[in-house]
Amino acid sequence: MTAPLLELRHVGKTYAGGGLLSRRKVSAVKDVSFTLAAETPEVFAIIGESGSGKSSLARMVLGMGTATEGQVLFRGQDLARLRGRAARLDFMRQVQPIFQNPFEAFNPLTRVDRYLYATARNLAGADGQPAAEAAADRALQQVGLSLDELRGRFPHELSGGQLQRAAIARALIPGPALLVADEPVSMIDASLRMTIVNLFRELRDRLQVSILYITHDLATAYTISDRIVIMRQGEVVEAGDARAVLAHPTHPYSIQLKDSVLSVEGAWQEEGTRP
Ligand SMILES: Nc1ncnc2c1ncn2[C@@H]1O[C@H](COP(=O)(O)OP(=O)(O)OP(=O)(O)O)[C@@H](O)[C@H]1O
Repeated sequence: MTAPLLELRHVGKTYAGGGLLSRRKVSAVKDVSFTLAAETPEVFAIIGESGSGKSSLARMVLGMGTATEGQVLFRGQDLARLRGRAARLDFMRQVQPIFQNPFEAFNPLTRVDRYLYATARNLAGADGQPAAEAAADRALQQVGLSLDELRGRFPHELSGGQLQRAAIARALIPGPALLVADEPVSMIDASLRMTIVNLFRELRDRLQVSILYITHDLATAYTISDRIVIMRQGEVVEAGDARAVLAHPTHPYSIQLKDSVLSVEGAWQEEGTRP
């Protein structure tokens, strides 16, 4: 039997809060379990307000923080037991991050195309500049850009939307199976948010890549996601098929969120911008 792409088993994360001498502990994530199948790529949203533990969860899935309880398994491999450079590189090829602020993800003094070439060489085996450029251009085409548009340009010479697309292209270069996108559109102009999140659905279908979409914004998550979990104070309070959860929310928090989605959808319909 094929191991799931990603499996969280009763995952918890507790931080020692309040400095070295303090005994105060912050329980950021509590007993979270879910599974993403290997065969069926999906957009899976983790929704919660600030402080609900979303970023702590994202960091554990990316192998950037270890679970203090439970296990995070990628293709059956416990990330806490990932050892050796080859295994880490293989994991990085398969699981790629997309961060909130593209202007922080790129050094302002480095041309954007250079990042793409470096990823092509380091993670996709591109041998020489022509191969790196070809890999960069292929990935940029997947997000509606091209190398010709980007060549030689610095981050500040691109719009936030273009730069976030470039960040997504960079993440696609190694041919990942999972993208972990932590609030990828919260710093993007509101008018461009939908086009960027819709891209996740297109990439799921075109490239068979799964997306863990982490957001506080129920409206975009509801629109693009196959399944959602709603977190509050580190715990999953609701989980399941996005439409089913929103049609029949049971937790007071999800009911409240649903009301906010309905008001956003109403606004979309009035503007005629509903995707
Ligand atoms: N390194 C850390 N040390 C101590 N406490 C932390 C640390 N990182 C996060 N926390 C705490 O854990 C809780 C969850 O934080 P986390 O960043 O995971 O939530 P979040 O839902 O992503 O919020 P936001 O959207 O504001 O980033 C918060 O109470 C936060 O203060």
